[in-house]
Amino acid sequence: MVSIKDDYLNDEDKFTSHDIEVPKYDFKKVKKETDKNPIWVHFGGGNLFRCFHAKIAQDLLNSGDLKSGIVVAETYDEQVIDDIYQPYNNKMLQVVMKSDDSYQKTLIASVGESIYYNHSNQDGWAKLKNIFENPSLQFVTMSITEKGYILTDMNGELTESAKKDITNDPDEASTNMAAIARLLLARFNAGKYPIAMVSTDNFSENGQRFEKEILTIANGWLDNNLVTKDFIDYLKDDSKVSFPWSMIDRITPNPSEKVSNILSEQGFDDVDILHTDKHTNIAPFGNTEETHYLVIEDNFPNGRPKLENADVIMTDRKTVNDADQMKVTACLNPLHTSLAIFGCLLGYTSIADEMNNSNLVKLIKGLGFDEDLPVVKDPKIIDPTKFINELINKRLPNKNIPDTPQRIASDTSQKIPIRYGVTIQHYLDDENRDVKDLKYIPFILAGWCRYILAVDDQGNSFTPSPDPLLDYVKEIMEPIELGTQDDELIHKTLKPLLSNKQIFAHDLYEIGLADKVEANFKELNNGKEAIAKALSNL
Ligand SMILES: NC(=O)C1=CN([C@@H]2O[C@H](COP(=O)(O)OP(=O)(O)OC[C@H]3O[C@@H](n4cnc5c(N)ncnc54)[C@H](O)[C@@H]3O)[C@@H](O)[C@H]2O)C=CC1
Ligand SMILES: O=P(O)(O)OC[C@H]1O[C@](O)(CO)[C@@H](O)[C@@H]1O
Repeated sequence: MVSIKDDYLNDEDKFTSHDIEVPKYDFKKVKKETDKNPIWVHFGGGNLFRCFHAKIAQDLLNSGDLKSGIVVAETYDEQVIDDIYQPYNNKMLQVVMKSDDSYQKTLIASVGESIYYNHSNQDGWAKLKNIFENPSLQFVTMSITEKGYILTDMNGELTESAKKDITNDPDEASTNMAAIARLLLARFNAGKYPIAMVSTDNFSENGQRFEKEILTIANGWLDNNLVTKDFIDYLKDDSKVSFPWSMIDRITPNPSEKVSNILSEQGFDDVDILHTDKHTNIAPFGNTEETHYLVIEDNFPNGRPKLENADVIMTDRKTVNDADQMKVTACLNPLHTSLAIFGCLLGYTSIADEMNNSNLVKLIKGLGFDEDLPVVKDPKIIDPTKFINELINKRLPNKNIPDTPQRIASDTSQKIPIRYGVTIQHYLDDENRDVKDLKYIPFILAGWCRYILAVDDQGNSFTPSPDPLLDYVKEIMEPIELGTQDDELIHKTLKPLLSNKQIFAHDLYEIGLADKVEANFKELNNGKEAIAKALSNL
C-alpha cells in the first residue's frame, strides 16, 4: 500500500510502483521558502484548485520557474484545512481521468502552507496578514464560487453583513470581500507594495466584479473614516493593485466513490471522502479531466512566475474576455446547465449517461450551434467550433468522468444571467436578429422553473441542489403543482420570477420572451413524462 504521507523523496519506488508520478522538488525546502518569501496565495482550496492551480504550481516548481509553494487560505470551511490539508502535510493525489478509461496519477506537494483565514481563528487571521505585508508576494488566485463575492441582496441593497463590515474596524471583517480588503489594507500600510488579484471563478468579467466588490468595501471604510483616500487610490492604481480577468475550464467533479474504490484496489491508502458540515465534498485525492484551459490577463504589477511554461495562456484583457464569453456564455456552461436541469428532472445521476439520450443531445446542440455560436465572438486563441465539438463529442460523454447533473445544478439562480442572459442581450442588440426567434433558451429557462417544483418527470420528489435563492423561488412557485395547466395561474405565479432581472438578467416580459417561457413551462408541467415528451418534440 502507498499513502500520501509516505516519503516520496527517499522512497520514490513505492509511488512509481503504483504508477504515481512524484514531485521533482523537496517539499520541505519549498515549505521553508514559502514561509520566507511567499509568492502565491490562493483563496478557496476546493477541488478545482487542488486539481488545476496546484498542478500548475507543481509544474513550475519541477521546472525551477517557481521557488516557493502556494499558500492556501480558506475563509469559509475550516474542515477543509483541518481534515484535508493539515493531516497530509498539504499534499494530495491528482487523478486525471482519461477517455481511454485509464487514470494518470500524480502526487502534488506544491502547497507550502494552508490557513483557515477567518476572524474566528485569530492565528490564521494574523498569519495571512503577515504574508500580505511581505513585499515578495506577487499574486492571489481565487476559486471561492460565485456566491463568495456577494455583498448585495435581491434588491441590490448591501446585505446586513456587508453593512456591518463597512462600519466596523477592518480587523472585524466578516464577508470574504472585507476580509480580503483588510489584507490589501495591511499591504498598503506596510509599503504600498504591488500585487495582482486574480479571480479564477467561473463568471464573465470576473476581475471587474472582484475589483468592484473590493472597492465597495474600501469606499464604505472611507465614508466611515476608517481608511484614507490614499488607500482607494492604491486599489484603483493598476500599477499597484491589478484585478486581471481570467477564463478557466477544467471539469473537476467532486471526488467520486468509484475513483475512491479503484484507487483502493490499486493499493492507495487515502481514499476516504469527506462531506463537510458546510457541504464541501473533498478527499485526499481529486479527480479531474484531461482537457483544460486557463487564460489570464497579463497584468501582474509585482511580476509573476512563467505561468506560460505550465500551459497557462497569458494575453490581453480583450482576448481573455472573448475566450471567457465563448466558454461561459456560449460553448460550455449554458450546455452544462441545461444538462443539469433536465438531467435532475429526468432522474439522471451521470452527465455521461445523459449524452446517450438523443433528445438531450439535440437540445444542447440546438442551444450551442443554433443560438449561442452565431452571436459569440471568436477569441482567436481557441476555436469556438472546435471547442464545442470537443465538448460534445469527447468531454461530456467521457464515462470515466463521474460528473453529475446534481453538482452542476447547484447555484443555478446565480448562473442563469450569465449563461443565458448574455446571449439574449446579443439578440436584443442585433437589429438583424429577433429575440423572439429563440427556441432553446426559453425552453431551458422554463425547465428551471419546472425544476423548482422539486418533482421529477415520473412524479417523484427530489432534493434540489443547494442554491442561495432556493427558498425564495420555491415560495414563488408554491401555488403550482405537477399537472397545473391553468394559464392564468401559471402566468400569475411565474410573473414575479420571470420579471426578476437579478435572476434572468432581463425582465422577460419587457423583452417579449416570457410568453414562450410560460407556454414551455405549461408543456413541461403537463403531468408525468411531459418533459421527455416535450424534449422529443423540440
Ligand atoms: N469544479 C470545476 O469543474 C470548476 C470550477 N470552477 C470555479 O471554481 C469554483 C469552485 O469549484 P470547486 O473547487 O470545484 O468547488 P468545491 O466545492 O470543491 O470547493 C469550493 C471551495 O470554495 C469554498 N467556498 C464555498 N462557498 C464559499 C463562500 N461562500 N465563501 C468563500 N469560500 C467558499 C469552499 O470552502 C471550497 O474551498 C466554482 O464555483 C467555479 O466558479 C471553474 C472551472 C471548473
Ligand atoms: O456550473 P459550475 O458549477 O460553474 O461548474 C461548471 C463546470 O464546467 C466547468 O465550467 C468546466 O470548466 C467547470 O466550472 C465545472 O466543471
